Amino acid sequence: MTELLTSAQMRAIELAEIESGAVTGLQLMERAGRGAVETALAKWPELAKGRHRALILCGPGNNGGDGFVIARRLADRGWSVDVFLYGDGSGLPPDAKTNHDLWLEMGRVSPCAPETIRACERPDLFVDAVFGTGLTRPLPDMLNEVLDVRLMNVWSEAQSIRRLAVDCPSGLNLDTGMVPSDGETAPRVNSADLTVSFHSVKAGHKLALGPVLCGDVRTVDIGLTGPDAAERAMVGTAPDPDRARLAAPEFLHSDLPLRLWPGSMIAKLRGQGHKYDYGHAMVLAGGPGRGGAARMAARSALRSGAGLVTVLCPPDALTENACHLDAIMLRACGDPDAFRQIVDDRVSSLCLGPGMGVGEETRALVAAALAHRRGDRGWRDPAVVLDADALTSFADAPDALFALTHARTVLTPHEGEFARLFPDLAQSSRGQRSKIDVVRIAADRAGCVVLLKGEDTVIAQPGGGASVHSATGARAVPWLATAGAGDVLAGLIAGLAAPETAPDLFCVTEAAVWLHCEAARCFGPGLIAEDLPEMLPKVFSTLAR
Ligand SMILES: NC(=O)C1=CN([C@@H]2O[C@H](COP(=O)(O)OP(=O)(O)OC[C@H]3O[C@@H](n4cnc5c(N)ncnc54)[C@H](O)[C@@H]3O)[C@@H](O)[C@H]2O)[C@@H](O)CC1
Ligand SMILES: Nc1ncnc2c1ncn2[C@@H]1O[C@H](COP(=O)(O)OP(=O)(O)O)[C@@H](O)[C@H]1O
Ligand SMILES: [K+]
Repeated sequence: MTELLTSAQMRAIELAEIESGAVTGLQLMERAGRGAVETALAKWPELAKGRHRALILCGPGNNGGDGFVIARRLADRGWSVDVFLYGDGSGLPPDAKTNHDLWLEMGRVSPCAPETIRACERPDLFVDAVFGTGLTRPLPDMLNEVLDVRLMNVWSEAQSIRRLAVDCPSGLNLDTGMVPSDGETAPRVNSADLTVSFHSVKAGHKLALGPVLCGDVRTVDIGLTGPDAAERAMVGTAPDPDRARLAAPEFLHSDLPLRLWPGSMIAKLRGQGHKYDYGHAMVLAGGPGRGGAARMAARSALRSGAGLVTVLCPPDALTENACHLDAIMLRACGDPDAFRQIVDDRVSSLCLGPGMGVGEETRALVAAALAHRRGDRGWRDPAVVLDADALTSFADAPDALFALTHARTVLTPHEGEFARLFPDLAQSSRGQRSKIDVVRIAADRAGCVVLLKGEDTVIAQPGGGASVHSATGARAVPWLATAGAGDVLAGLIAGLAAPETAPDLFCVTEAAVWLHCEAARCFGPGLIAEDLPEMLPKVFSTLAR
C-alpha cells in the first residue's frame, strides 16, 4: 500500500472489518503478531535458525496484545522469552487480555521495571510492543529508562541486539512523525532497527522523525479486505481527498513499472508532435549577477520536456544571460507591460522566483503571470510555478498573493518561505499538527497546489488531496541539500507541465519531486545543483523501458 493512513483511519478500517463479521479482533492480532515475527526472521535470517532469547515489553493496549502473540510464536520456535508488562494485566482490552492469558500458560509476565529488566539475560531480539497507534501523551519517565536496550548499559555488545518495533517505536506519534512533549522534559521516544506496520504505512512512518526512529519499515498484510481497506487512488491519478499517499511507483503492495509512473507523466517519452506541442516554458530571471538560479531552472525545464524554453530578464542582464545560454532563448523583460507583449498564448508554463529579487517589481511580474490567460490557442491556462523570491515578495501580504493564485498555480516553498506566507502553520507554530494537515490547509487557503520541501516533501491541493515524497532510507539524498537544488525543482515542474498533454498540476508535481530525487541519487555525493538537469536523461532512460 502506498496510502499513509492516520491512526483514526486505521482504527476505522479495522472496526468496519470486525463489524462486518469478516474477521475478529483476535484474528487480526494473531496475524499482526505472526507477521511481525515472520518479518523479523526474514530480515535477520541468523535468528531464523536455532534458539535465541527475546525480551518483549508489552503495553496496556492492543499493541501490547501483539507483543503477547509474538512471545507465544517465538516460544513455539524454542526461544527463551522474557515478557514485561507496562500497566496492569486486568485493564488490558479484551483481545490483548486473551493473548496475555494464553501467554501465561507458556511463561511469565513480569511488571515492567528497570531493575527486573536489567536482571534478564542478554536478549538477541528486543521487541517494543508498548504503544502503537494509541499513544496519546508523552512517554512516562520510567519507560524511557528501559525502552532503548542499547542505552541501558547492562548487556555486552548491546549494539548488536536487534530492535523490533511493533507498529512504531513507542513514543512516536503515528499521525505526525513527531514525539509528544510535556513541555518540561526533553521529548522521549524509542528507536528501532525494524518497524513492522500493519496493512499500510502510517503517516508518522514517513514524516518528520519517523524515518529516523523507525529504521527499516515493513508492512504486513493482515488480511483486511473490506471496501474501506482498499487502496483508493493510484499515484498519477487524482488523489483521494481523505487519504494521503506516497509519491512512489507502488500500488496495492506491488511495484508499478516505471513507464507507468512516473513515465506516463513525461510527454516526450511517448508523445508525437512538434516543439510547440510540448509547450513553451518561460522562466523569469533577476538582474545582473543574479541570473544563475533562473538559468538552472530553465535548463531543467528544457531537459524535462518543454519544447521551447525562454529566459526573460531585465534589459541590463541580457549580456550576462546571453553568455550562458544556447538552446534556451532569451528576451528582455523588466516590467509587466513588457511581459504582456512577450508572453503570447503559446506559452504554456511560467516559472517565477529563483533569483528574481524581493520587492515590488517581482510582485508586479507575479501578478502579471497569474493574470495571463491563453485565449483560444491553449485548452487551459499556463501553469505558474512560484518559488523563492516570488513567494518572499508577498511576505507582508500573503492574502494579496492568494487573491491572484489559481488552480494552475503551484507554490514550492521551503520551510522558511512557507513560514512567511503561512505564519500560523510554520514549523514553530505547528504544534502537534502533521505536515500533511498544514500543507492541506495552506493549499485550501492559497487555492492552488502547495509543495513544502524537505526530506519529507508534502504536496497538497485544495480539497484535501495530498502526497508525501520521502527521500529517506534507501532513497536518502543528503547531498541534495545544496544551493540551487530548489531552483532546479521549480524548473522541472514547469518543464513537465508545459506540454499540451501534461497531466494535471498535482500529478506533475508529484512526478517532478520523485525525478528530482532520482537525479540526485543517480549522481551521488558531490552533487551541485547544475548536475541535476544533466542527470535527467539518464533517469528518463530507465523509465522508457
Ligand atoms: N488497528 C488495527 O487494525 C490493528 C491494531 N493492532 C495493534 O493495536 C495497536 C493499537 O492498539 P490501541 O488502540 O489499544 O493502542 P496502543 O496499544 O498503542 O495504546 C493504547 C493504550 O496506551 C495508553 N496510553 C497512551 N499513551 C500513553 C502514555 N503516554 N503513557 C501511558 N499510557 C498511554 C492508552 O490509555 C491505552 O490504554 C496498533 O498499534 C497495533 O499494534 C494489531 O493488533 C492489528 C490490527
Ligand atoms: N537532506 C535532504 N534530503 C532530501 N532532499 C533534500 C534535502 N535537503 C534539501 N532537499 C531538497 O532540495 C531542494 C532544496 O530546495 P531549496 O531549499 O529551495 O534550495 P535553494 O533555494 O537553494 O534552491 C528541495 O527540493 C528539498 O526538498
Ligand atoms: K510499539
